[in-house]
Parts: sequence; structure tokens; C-alpha cells
Amino acid sequence: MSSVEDVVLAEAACVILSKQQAPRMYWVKQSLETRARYSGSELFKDLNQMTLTLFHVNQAAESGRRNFSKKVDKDVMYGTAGFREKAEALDYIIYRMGLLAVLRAKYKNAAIGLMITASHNPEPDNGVKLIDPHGEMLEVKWEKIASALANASDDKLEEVLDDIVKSESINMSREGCVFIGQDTRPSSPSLARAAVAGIKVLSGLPTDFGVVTTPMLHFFVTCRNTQGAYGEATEKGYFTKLSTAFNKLCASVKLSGNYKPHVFFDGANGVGAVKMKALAGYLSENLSVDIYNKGSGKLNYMCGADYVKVQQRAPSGVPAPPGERCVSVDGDADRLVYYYVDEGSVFHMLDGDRIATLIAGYLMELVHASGLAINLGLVQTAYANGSSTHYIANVLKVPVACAKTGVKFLHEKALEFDIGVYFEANGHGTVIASEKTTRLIKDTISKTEIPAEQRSAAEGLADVFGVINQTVGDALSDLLLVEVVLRTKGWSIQDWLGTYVDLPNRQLKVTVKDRRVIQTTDAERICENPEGLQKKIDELVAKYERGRAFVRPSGTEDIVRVYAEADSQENTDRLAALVAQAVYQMAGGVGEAPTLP
Ligand SMILES: CC(=O)N[C@H]1[C@@H](OP(=O)(O)O)O[C@H](CO)[C@@H](O)[C@@H]1O
Ligand SMILES: [Mg+2]
Repeated sequence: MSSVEDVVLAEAACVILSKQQAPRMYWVKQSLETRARYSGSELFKDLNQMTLTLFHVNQAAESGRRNFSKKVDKDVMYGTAGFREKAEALDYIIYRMGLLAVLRAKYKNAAIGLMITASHNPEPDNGVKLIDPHGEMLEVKWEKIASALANASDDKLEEVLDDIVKSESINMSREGCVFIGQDTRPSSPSLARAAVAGIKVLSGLPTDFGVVTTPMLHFFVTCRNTQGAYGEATEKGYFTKLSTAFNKLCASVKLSGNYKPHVFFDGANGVGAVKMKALAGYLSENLSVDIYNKGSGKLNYMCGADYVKVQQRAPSGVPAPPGERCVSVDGDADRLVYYYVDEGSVFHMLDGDRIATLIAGYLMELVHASGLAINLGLVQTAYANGSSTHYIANVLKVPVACAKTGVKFLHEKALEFDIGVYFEANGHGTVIASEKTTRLIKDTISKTEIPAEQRSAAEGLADVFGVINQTVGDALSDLLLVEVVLRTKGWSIQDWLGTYVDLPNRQLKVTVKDRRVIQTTDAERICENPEGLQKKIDELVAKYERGRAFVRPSGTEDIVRVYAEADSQENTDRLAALVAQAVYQMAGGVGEAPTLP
């Protein structure tokens, strides 16, 4: 037994003795005595584990009570985007997520990511989410564990931590490596310190990457856990991987048609602007980027991808001439939307559905040209515009699947295809390839007996997977891929918009007493509870040409969302308002009732 472990055991005994927890005191004493007798045996290892756990868990709870006491009584929930709250109510949650990240890292025996951000939400908010070993979102079972840990009272903290260690059989002597990232919010640095405190008290190993985009942190985690096979876990490694593939793809296509290698970039006054500036330095003359909303204004205020998508208008602060291709990213740069304003000052948006169709169409062409038997599919949510679904299925002839809102559900569904493209209408999405497909593409490139054209298409596919961040939707990486496709096709943004016509659509929010009364099925397209609500929605929808509507409880806000589309904006707005009224009446609406337009 090493002297370090001796000290740990001795300290554990002191801490627990001093708290006069009689049963535990007895237990630790016994374990120390037994150690002497069984030193070196399996039984000793178990006892040592238990004592280590007791010590750490006790220290974590003590330090939590002392420095990060629980401030709010209200229960919080680890939702589709982790925890999101007002920043001042978050330090204890983030401290506890630091603890949980270490437990998860020890459980998985791999590095785990901890990102501090509230994405597109207002500047005074903040949040935290954990990233699993392959860059995925935290496993659903652990979301519940995260909520239980965040909601435990200070005096129950030790018990809850102990339960997690025992129920998940966590080996506490493993390394607990946690990668931390933060967005540019003023509250982020102190919250990152809370995370580090939580990580250290459980003897975890924090690596703080400072200000990074959420997708960069996903990338770093994946690089680390693949021992560098996915790339190098540094900013330089990230920029180099993306830009090398992008520059190669650009070099293979001459500038033609209406494509101009230039975009106006709205950075939402956040991290996207900072990292785009760095990335632009790697792109040589293949793309020039004019960056606006670089951080002098308020984060996400009247700018950014969410503002542009929801308000359906151009952000302030971007002086783009009419007809010019513009993009907006959100506060942590995992969402991307394109837009332009025409000569008549009319705003045109090209959202996640458009990006998905553009990319899926391009990939389908490469797959056909490569002659490979690859099953390509596209995953959307119920929020996808009906016209986009029709275009993908009937014009591009790419199979479409529908998943529940929330990236992890889309990602999961996309895994069912050899190559899965997934995008939420709000601009969050990416492309993933199965291991088998990645291998097949690689093998094809190296087989000289395969015709050169097919090999070159396979090389194109390989380069697409160099540009795209497969770990998660990534605004910067998606931007590069969209630019490659437009360049290849020789398209202006107007040409791209011309592929199909969006149906008018409207999103509304309804506040109800308890949004959990709304229960849905069939990828959230059907409402099962409250009884009778779906029947009412069906009746309303039937009255409108090309009508479609659904309702679901938000995972990130305390509201119910209503979505509607129909043949005209006027009809759409009316249908949305009627459905909102039905929700208000049948699902316990509070505050002012929704009014008709
Ligand atoms: C309609 C909509 O845009 N919903 C968003 C929003 O979720 P809600 O559960 O709808 O609040 O935030 C999620 C996290 O960013 C994102 O995945 C999702 O698409
Ligand atoms: Mg985001």
C-alpha cells in the first residue's frame, strides 16, 4: 500500500470521526483494521475503494455546503440542453456537475466534457451540459442522475453522491479526466471555477480550454478518447483538420456560375465571432469572411441564429448590401442559418432544413458517382417545413426519418443509416458516417483497379468527413461544407432558395400550470394527453389547405410550443392561434389567453 493511500485513509477516518457519524466511523475503523490483516488481497481492494469513496464523497459534500450552497428550492431538470438558469442561480449546480463529470469519467474510464453556456439564450442566463466520450450528449439515464444530484439539498449531497457511486459501481481509483469549455458570457469564468472546484475535490483532472465553441469541446473530447485518431485535441488541431479538407475540396472545383467566395458573418456577439476570425486565417483565398457582431454588443441581442430564425428578420449590425449571402451563428456557435435581404428589402431565410437538403443532395450525388452501396438518409424533426420533407423524399429521393426534438434524438436516428444527415430547422445539425462506411470509403480510394472517377468521388466523400464535425452540429464546420456545395454547383444564395418554396409557418408559446400534462407520441407529432386535445387540433387543421400543426412541451423553457403551417401566412397565423387557444383551454393555461390575429 502506498503512503498516499495511507494518508487518504487516515484523512477519511478523521473527517468522518469528526462528524461523529457513528455507523460510518465503525465501518472505516473496521476497514483500517481489516487492511492490516488482508493487505494485498481482493477484499482489501474493495475496502480500500469504499473508504476512498467515503472520503471523497464526504469532502465533496463539505466543500459544497461551505462554498457552493444550494440557493433555490425549485427543482431543476437536466433537459435537452443540460441545465439553463439565471447565471446567479447556477454556481452550486455547476459545482455539482463538476462532481458528476468526474464520476462519469471514472465510470466510462474516458475523458468527459463540461461546457458552460446558455447558447442562444440572453446574456444574463447561463447553463451547463456534459459531453460523453465520443462527443455525444450525456446518456439519458445519467440525465436523471444529474437532475437528482442538482436537486439534492445540501445535507443530502453526500448520500446522493454515495448512491451514484454504489448504484453505478464506479471505480473511484480511476483517473477522472474532464475537459472544460465556456462561452463569452461575463458569468462564465466564475462558473468555470466552480466546475474546477467540483472536479478537484473528487481528485479529477480538469483541463480548461477557456473560451471555445460548444462543438470545439465535443471535438476535443472525441480526439482525446480516440487517442488522436479523430484529430488533435487543440484549437490548432481543430482548425487544421477542417480547413485542410475544405481547401482541398475547393482546389478540386473551379469558381463558376453565380458563386462568389464571400460571406457576411453575424457572430451574435459571442464566441462564434472570435473563432471565425481565427478559422478565416486558414482558408486562404477560398473564402473571405466579413465578421460583424464581434462582441461589442450584447450577446444574442437582436442578432444571432435564433433571433434570425424565430423573428424571421435580418440581425442588426450587419451592413450587407442587397442580395449578398449572409450567415448567423448562435451564442455557442453550434447553430447556423443563412439569409439575405433582396433589392425590395424583403428578408429571405435559408434555415436548417435548407442546409440539410443542400448537403444531402450533394452527398447523394457523390455516393452515386462513387458506385458504393451506401445507404444515405436524412433525419428531421416535426419542425421541418413540409415543403422540405416533400423535396427531399420526392425530388432528391433521399429517405427521410422524423425524430423527437433535441439533437441526441436526431443523432440516434441518423446512426441507423450508413451516412446520416440530420438537422433541426433552427440550424443545428451535422452528418455522420458509420465506421463500416468510413472504412469502405477509405478502401475504395486506395484500390487502383476501381475507375478513377469513382475513386475521386470516394475521395470527395472522405474530404466531406474532414470538413464536417461529426461529433455534433457545428456552425463553423457546417458553414464550410455549405460553401463547398454552393461552389461546386456554382450557385448564388438565390439559386439555392429556388430549389423549393417553403410553406408559411408560425411558432407560438403558451404558458400553462404544468407543461408535463402535455404528452406526445410519434416523434411529437401526436398529442396523447390531455384527452381530446389532438382531436381538436385535427379538426382545426382540416379546415386549412396544406394545414399541419402540433404541440409539445419545451425541454428548455417552461412553456408549451405550438407549431403550424398552411398555404398562406394569414391562414398559418390563424391556425397557430386557434391551436394555442385550445392548449390554453385544455391544458391549464395561465396568464393572458392567446388571442387571434
Ligand atoms: C423549436 C426549437 O427550436 N426547439 C429547440 C429548443 O428546444 P425546446 O425543447 O423546443 O425548448 O432548444 C433545443 C436546445 O438548443 C433545440 O435542440 C431545439 O430545437
Ligand atoms: Mg447553441
